[in-house]
Amino acid sequence: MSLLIENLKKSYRQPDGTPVPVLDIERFEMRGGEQAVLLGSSGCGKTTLLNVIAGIRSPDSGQVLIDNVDVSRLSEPARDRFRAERIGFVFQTFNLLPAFTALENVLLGMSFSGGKSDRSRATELLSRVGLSHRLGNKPAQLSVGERQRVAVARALANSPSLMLADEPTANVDSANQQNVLELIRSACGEQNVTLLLVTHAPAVAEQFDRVEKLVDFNKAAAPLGAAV
Ligand SMILES: Nc1ncnc2c1ncn2[C@@H]1O[C@H](COP(=O)(O)OP(=O)(O)OP(=O)(O)O)[C@@H](O)[C@H]1O
Repeated sequence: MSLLIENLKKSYRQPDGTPVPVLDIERFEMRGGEQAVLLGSSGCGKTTLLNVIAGIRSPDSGQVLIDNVDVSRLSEPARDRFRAERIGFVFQTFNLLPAFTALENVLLGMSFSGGKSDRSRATELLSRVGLSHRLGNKPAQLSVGERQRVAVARALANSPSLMLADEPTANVDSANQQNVLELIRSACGEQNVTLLLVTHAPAVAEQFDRVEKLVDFNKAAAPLGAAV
């Protein structure tokens, strides 16, 4: 799935109403199946960019074209459907449903996207992230790193065309960091999924051929960074 961002602007409002520009991106492009890492200091807008690409937040202006579809111009239900069917998202905060087990969270990821709940695929994904012994645990009964691995399995469950991963290895130990990373990269590689992955970890970044620093292509980042 190709991704093309053009003339994208996004700002937030401070409590006093003053706008704070966070994103000002003239052009950013990814080819279908490409895998890139996105680096940037804390607060420079990485999560905001992933949210805008996924249609979770709307840009103030500009376009995000995913396979030539401008997500921000879709109606809300169409945008939700597009996201559920085509985009896998590993959130920094995991967003697991607390009342459901690890296995059910992955199965729900499949059913939201309109796909069939495939128990054996869900179980296989969870065992690939090293959680075959935790299928029946609810998020509160899992460690933070285990929750993150469930979130990775869920994001892969609907066979997305674009995978957005926000620090998916931040809370796992180094052995599991490599497992999680390899799972994401190999699953994306096998299915030609375009992958944009945010990380602060040099050991993760150095494994990617394409490494993008948000500050290099985001005109809003420089003055903000300079003010810190
Ligand atoms: N809902 C919001 N309202 C106002 N400001 C916000 C909001 N969300 C984020 N911000 C601000 O926008 C900037 C970018 O935030 P964002 O979460 O995109 O950064 P980030 O690069 O992902 O940071 P980190 O690496 O710490 O996760 C930050 O300065 C943040 O304080």
